[in-house]
Amino acid sequence: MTTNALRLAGLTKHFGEKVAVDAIDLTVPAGSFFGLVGPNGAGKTTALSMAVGLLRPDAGTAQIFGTDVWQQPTQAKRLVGVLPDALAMTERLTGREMLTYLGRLHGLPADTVASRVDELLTVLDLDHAERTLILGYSAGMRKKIALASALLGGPRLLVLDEPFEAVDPVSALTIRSILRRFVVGGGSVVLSSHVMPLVEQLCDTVAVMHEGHVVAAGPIDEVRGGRSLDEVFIELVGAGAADEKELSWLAS
Ligand SMILES: Nc1ncnc2c1ncn2[C@@H]1O[C@H](COP(=O)(O)OP(=O)(O)OP(=O)(O)O)[C@@H](O)[C@H]1O
Repeated sequence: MTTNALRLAGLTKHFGEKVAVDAIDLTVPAGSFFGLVGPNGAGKTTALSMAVGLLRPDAGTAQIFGTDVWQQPTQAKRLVGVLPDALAMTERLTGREMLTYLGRLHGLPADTVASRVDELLTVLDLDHAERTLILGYSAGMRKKIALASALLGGPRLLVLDEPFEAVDPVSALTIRSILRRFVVGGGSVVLSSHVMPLVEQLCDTVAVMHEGHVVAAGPIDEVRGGRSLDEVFIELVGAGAADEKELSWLAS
């Protein structure tokens, strides 16, 4: 019986000359709330997409609860709910119709699907948009319906690429509490985010990616070493504030 929700070993992806993800190893123990952070272009989305079977790696392996994502995709995908970066959605269905369709694809009984969909739409405050096609959803509503899709099948692991992006503060609070409850109930979460205070609030374990590498990983208190995650992040990725001389034309 494995105790790792997710295990990446030597995972690599090139896009032409660019090495987007360079042989990364990452272990997410079962029951973790795991945060993946890194600057724009660090390789987070590419790594998470390979980890859940959305993007084929050039090398390396990804296992979900010990099941190889690329050797046994059907079994592995049953265990995971995914919120991808860019999700192609059935634009001409309402949220309820899309979730119902996905629920049936999961093989769930019709009455289970109906009650889960009802609950998800209410909890995520999408029930007021019953007649709106996904085509007419705002960015935040799209994020929430995508999250509902990830939760619908009752996964053991949630992999969420920037779940709070474009989401209003009230919905963000709801999502935080859903995710916390999920972890308390024995689930595991991996999320990527640029919002450091949120990662500090939610996550017990973090990894920092930079230029396709994992430059730090472990329990959040160890990675922070008594400082804020923001400070450690800036030190690790070497980001600098704009020089006073730069953009001198702006507001001059
Ligand atoms: N389909 C693609 N074709 C070519 N290059 C790509 C493709 N997808 C990603 N890349 C490149 O791979 C690198 C990693 O991108 P990725 O989207 O994984 O970064 P990220 O850490 O998720 O960034 P962000 O925080 O901005 O979302 C970047 O240099 C990006 O330009």
